[in-house]
Amino acid sequence: MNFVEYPDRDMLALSLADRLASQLAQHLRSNEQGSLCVPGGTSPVQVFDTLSGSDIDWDRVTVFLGDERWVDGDHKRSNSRLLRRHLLKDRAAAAQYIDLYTGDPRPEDATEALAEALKPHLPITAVLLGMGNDMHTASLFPGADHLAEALSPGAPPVMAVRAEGAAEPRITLTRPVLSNAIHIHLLIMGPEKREALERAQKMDPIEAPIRAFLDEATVHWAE
Ligand SMILES: O=C(O)[C@H](O)[C@@H](O)[C@H](O)[C@H](O)COP(=O)(O)O
Repeated sequence: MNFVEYPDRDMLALSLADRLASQLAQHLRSNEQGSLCVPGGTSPVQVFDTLSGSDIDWDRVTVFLGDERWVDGDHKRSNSRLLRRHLLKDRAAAAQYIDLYTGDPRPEDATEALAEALKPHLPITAVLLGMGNDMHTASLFPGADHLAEALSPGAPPVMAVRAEGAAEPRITLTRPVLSNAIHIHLLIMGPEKREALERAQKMDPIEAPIRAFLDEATVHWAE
């Protein structure tokens, strides 16, 4: 694990957005298409605002979330809503977006079609992960139903999730598809998350799902 500590959150956002943009741009130099997978939640807003103005060939980039809450796109808990407001604007408005929320009644109804839609965009060029204080990432929550399957090497790329720590049913990308990304970044802020990360390093992914990605990840932290 590579741990980068920033003097403040502004520096973190600028530098991480720059890093993601450079990795995408470099990939697009030798590939027709690239993909960017991002988290929802609250932490990445500033990174998104900065990244959306990056001067890269966004029309050759496909963006999707690592997980989504099963709510309408205009619901205040929708991660897609967050993305439309903060990332898929300015220059990044030219990116192709795969919405994980399909409008099906249950996330289970959408997993196969989403796996097909994502397939041409794998491996992911760059994935940005978030983490909760309970050490979940994407919607891989400790204690979630089917967590062992979602963490296994043979997991389908997309799974439905129900968990106590999640307010609503979710859909999530699973360990193999996330951990196969060419570049893996984790964004965390504040002392509580730093402590949770330190705990996670000594735990098993079934109790601390973020652990599954730490060996390959660059962690970006600011107070
Ligand atoms: O939809 C979600 O909730 C996420 O994608 C989730 O994995 C998130 O990244 C963490 O819960 C951190 O969330 P915060 O940034 O809000 O702390």
